[in-house]
Order: sequence, then structure tokens, then C-alpha cells
Amino acid sequence: MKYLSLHSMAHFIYTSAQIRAIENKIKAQNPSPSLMQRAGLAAALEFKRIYPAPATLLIFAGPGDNGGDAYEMAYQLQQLSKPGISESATEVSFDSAHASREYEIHIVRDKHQQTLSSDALASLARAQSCAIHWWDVQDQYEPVLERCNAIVDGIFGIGLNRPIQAPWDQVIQQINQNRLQRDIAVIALDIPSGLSADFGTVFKPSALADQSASHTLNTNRTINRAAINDASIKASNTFTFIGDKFGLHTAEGRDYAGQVSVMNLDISAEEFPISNIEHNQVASIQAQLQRRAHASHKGSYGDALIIGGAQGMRGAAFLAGRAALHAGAGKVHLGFVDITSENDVPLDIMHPEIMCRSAEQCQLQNTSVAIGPGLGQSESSKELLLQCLKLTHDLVIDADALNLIAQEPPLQSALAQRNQSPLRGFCNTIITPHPLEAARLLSCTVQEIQADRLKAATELAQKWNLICVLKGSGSLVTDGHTCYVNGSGNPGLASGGTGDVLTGLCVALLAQGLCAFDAARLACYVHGAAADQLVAAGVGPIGLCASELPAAIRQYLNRRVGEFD
Ligand SMILES: NC(=O)C1=CN([C@@H]2O[C@H](COP(=O)(O)OP(=O)(O)OC[C@H]3O[C@@H](n4cnc5c(N)ncnc54)[C@H](O)[C@@H]3O)[C@@H](O)[C@H]2O)[C@@H](O)CC1
Repeated sequence: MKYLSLHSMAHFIYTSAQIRAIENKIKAQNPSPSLMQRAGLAAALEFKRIYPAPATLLIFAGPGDNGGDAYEMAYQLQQLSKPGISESATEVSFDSAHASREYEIHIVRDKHQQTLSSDALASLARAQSCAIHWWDVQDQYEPVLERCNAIVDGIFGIGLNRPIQAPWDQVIQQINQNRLQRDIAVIALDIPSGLSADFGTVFKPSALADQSASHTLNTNRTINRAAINDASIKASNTFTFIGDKFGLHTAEGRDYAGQVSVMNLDISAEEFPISNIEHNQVASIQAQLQRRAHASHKGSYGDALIIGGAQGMRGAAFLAGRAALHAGAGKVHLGFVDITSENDVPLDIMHPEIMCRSAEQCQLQNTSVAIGPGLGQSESSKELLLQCLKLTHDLVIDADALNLIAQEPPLQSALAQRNQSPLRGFCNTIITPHPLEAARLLSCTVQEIQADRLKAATELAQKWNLICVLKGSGSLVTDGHTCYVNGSGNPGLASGGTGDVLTGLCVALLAQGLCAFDAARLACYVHGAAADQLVAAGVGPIGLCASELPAAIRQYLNRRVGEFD
């Protein structure tokens, strides 16, 4: 299908500034058909594929080029509905006498707010020459809204630069409410209106913050609570143009974008700049996990030690330990804190192969270590963390270990000095903060972290010269230069203990010889994929338990990477 093909750059993600630069470069070449025509045709073809006619389509067109895309899509859909028109045509001559009624198309626009570019004006003219129904945003188009089969959002694209106000704010809530009630397709062109392409955040006008259960808006439109807090379109699908955008995949982006299709508009790969943001594709890393040789033994797959599990949080260490075991570490040790006598040391009855002892008795050298799950913040935990920072080569730092570092300058110095020991060389260090832990580490608020996740993850990785996994929807894995956005996983992971499992998985992969960046990337991917596998089998997302993940991780790894020669 023309313009929808993905080239070798498909795994890259771009900033809106990069997309604008590509757009300007191509536009300067006066291409025919124009980029807007290509965008409209690509959107029409993909829409027709996922939503074949007959159907009633309500298209909302805004004041900028995103609105131009919407006009062009409407025009192209009308053309594609004509009998005998080839789907690979890029420009189709119009003959209104033959216009098919296969799609009943309605367009809503703001007649008083048109500041259209020449491209958008040309697309508007083409659409106006078709059998399309036209509405002003102030008209009562509700009867169409209530019976249409699909809605297209061409209100704002990457040019959105402030919170959305009347009349479009009310329209957005109305569209979201309609989708909630009728479960219809809502297709966003380029990016859902209201979502930031660069941050995955929603521009929220303060007026929306404390609105109550139901509201009568100035066009007599009643909006219920479920839709009221949305200052962005919640799309079922986003057709994004030229290149993929970061905001569609992290922070709030995934909840608003739905299924993303990238349409590169036939722009060749050479026109794209090098991007330092990529989707976390792990095929090449999976290949690095050792295939199991006959003549291998437990020593071949490394030792993993997890330190944590203070009183009341012993389970966190067990979860990490089981994850390390199921992810293939040769030997797994748990070092518990708060142990007063030998008899205090807990055992994992279900997994007696895990070796348990007091943390103080554990060997920190020649072992891949994770510290944090259930660690607590006692003096002895602090001392253990200091020892780990000083003595280990492979170290995963999570949970309370991160909170301690945030509070204690001596721990921060020890972290900063990890790569300066000539004996150890460059260390494998991974931190796995969730947004609150990241906020503590950077002395800011969670809102500030979430407002620019890329900046936060990059800053943490650069500050301490390590690999940072910033957890949350669309987890980021970065070394401070290249950032991978993880696409696997689902809201079933939003429960206690899943982070401990991720930590155990990271340390098991380090133990098996992966470098920190590869281990963190593969761990994130496999952790999410295991959860996706469980949800596909009906285990979650509601009630998915962290303790169910290790076995799913084992299954995933054996299916995808661990084949036995
Ligand atoms: N021109 C082209 O050749 C192409 C354009 N494309 C489309 O063009 C879009 C970008 O176009 P624009 O730069 O015109 O951006 P938009 O279509 O997002 O609209 C920007 C316009 O809306 C105004 N605006 C921004 N925030 C507002 C708010 N909260 N309330 C009211 N008005 C607001 C701006 O002042 C500006 O006039 C892309 O997202 C994409 O959809 C793509 O199709 C690629 C090709």
C-alpha cells in the first residue's frame, strides 16, 4: 500500500522539530503530490482497510495543516469510493457525477477560525467539490455524532502550543464521551488533538481540573465525568505522518493514541536525520543469550545475588529471586537484612534451590548483585549499599536503595566513583526508578519527571554514568545518549512486586554475561512480554500477580531465545 510502507528507519522515533525539518526540506522540493495529499491518501487507504464502507464518517477539521490533512482524507475517501479507482492512485481526477455514497462523510469546522495554509486551502477546495456534508462547529451536528460509525480527529496536530479552548475543548470532550458510550472508532490524524508530540502529556487547562460530575456547555452539550477530565482526544487509532513520535508511546501517550500506524509518505530513508530515540527492539540482544550447551554447568550461567527483604518485606526479595531463577541465572542467592539469628533466615519453600542467608554473610565479588527489593532504610541497609557500590562490578539498584542514595551524599559519591576503580574497570550499573524514585533522585516532583520523561532519564544516566530504566507506561532505557522506548507490557503490571521481578530479571541477565545496556533493554522487553502473554491467556490485567510473572518469563525466554541446539 503506497505511503504506508515502513522503511529501514521504522524503529526510530522523532521529535516534532525533526519532523518539521523533514517536512520543510521535502516541501522546498515542491513535490507532487504534496505531502498533505499523500497524508490524506495514506489515511484514506488505511481507514478504508480497517473500516470498509458503507459507513457514516464524522470528520473534525481544525485551523492548521492537521485540518488540511482531514479535508484531504475526506476528498480521497470519496475518490476511493468511486467504482474502478485503483487504490495505488496518488491523484484522482474528480467527477462529482460519479461520487459514490459508500461513505457518508460529514465535516465539522470552525468557519470563523480558518487561517489555512495554501496546501490546506487546496485540500479544502477539493473536499468542497465533493458530495460531503458541511457543518460549522456551532451548529447542532449531534444527530450525526450519535449515529456515525467513526470519527476522525483532524483538529490539532504537532502545531498545538497551548491548552485547547472553546469551541474545540468542548468538542473533544463530546467525542470522548461518544466513544465511551458507543465504542466507535476514533481516528486521530498525526497525533490526538491535545496530546504533546514530544512529551506524551496532555495540555490541561486549569478550568478542567475541578469540574464536577456533569456540565451543560454553551452549546447545550452535556458531558459526563468519565470524559470531563480529558483535554485530549482519546483515539482508538492514530495515523501518524512522516515519522513516529515520542509522545505517542510514553507517559499518557499510549492511553490517548490507541493503535499507532506510521505513514512515511514515501519519503526516502536518506531524508531522515539520525535519531537517538528508538523503539526497544530486542531481536539482536536475544541472540546474545547463550544457547545452552550440553557441556555446561551451573557455573556457566553466573551467580545472581539479591539483597533486601527486610522484616515485613521479605516477599520482595523472594519475587526478585524467583525472577532471577526463572530467567536462567546459574545460582541464585538471597541476602536478607534485619536477620538477628540463623533461625531468622527465611526460606522460599516453593523454591528450595534459592540459597538464603543473612546479607552480611554474602560474597559481593564475582557475583552479579541487585540491591533494593524490600531493603528498607536502616543503618545496616545503608552500610550494605555502600559496600555494594564499592565492591561489585555488576549492580542493579532499585527501590529503597534508590531512596537511600537520594538522601545520602556519601552514597551518591560512591555511585559516582564506581567507574573510577582501576581494578573493576567500567562497571555494569543499572538503576530502575519509578517516577517517584526518579523525582527523589533529581530533587523534583513526580509531575516534573512525567512532564519530560526523556530529560529525566537522560539526566540520571549522565549524572552517574550508568543505565537508567525509567519505569511507567512506555518505560525508557537509556545510557544518557541513546534512549529506547519499551512497547511491551500492559496495565496488569501496575501492582506491587512487579518492579522486584524486573530487578531479578536484570540481575539474571547480567549474571549470564550481558552488558548493562543490553540486560536492561532485554529485561524490560521480556518483563512486558511475559505480562502480555499472561493477559492473552486471561490472567489479567485485573488481578495479575507479580508472583505469576517468573514462570511466564521462563516460558517466553525458552520460546524466543533459549532453544537448545
Ligand atoms: N504541511 C504539510 O505538508 C504536512 C502537514 N502535516 C500536518 O500538519 C500538522 C501540523 O500543522 P500545523 O503546524 O498547522 O499545526 P496544527 O494543525 O496543529 O495547527 C496549528 C494551528 O493551530 C493554532 N493553535 C495551536 N494551539 C492552539 C490551541 N490550543 N487553540 C487554538 N489554536 C491553536 C496555531 O496557532 C496554528 O494556527 C501535522 O500535525 C500534520 O497533521 C502532515 O500531514 C505532513 C504534511
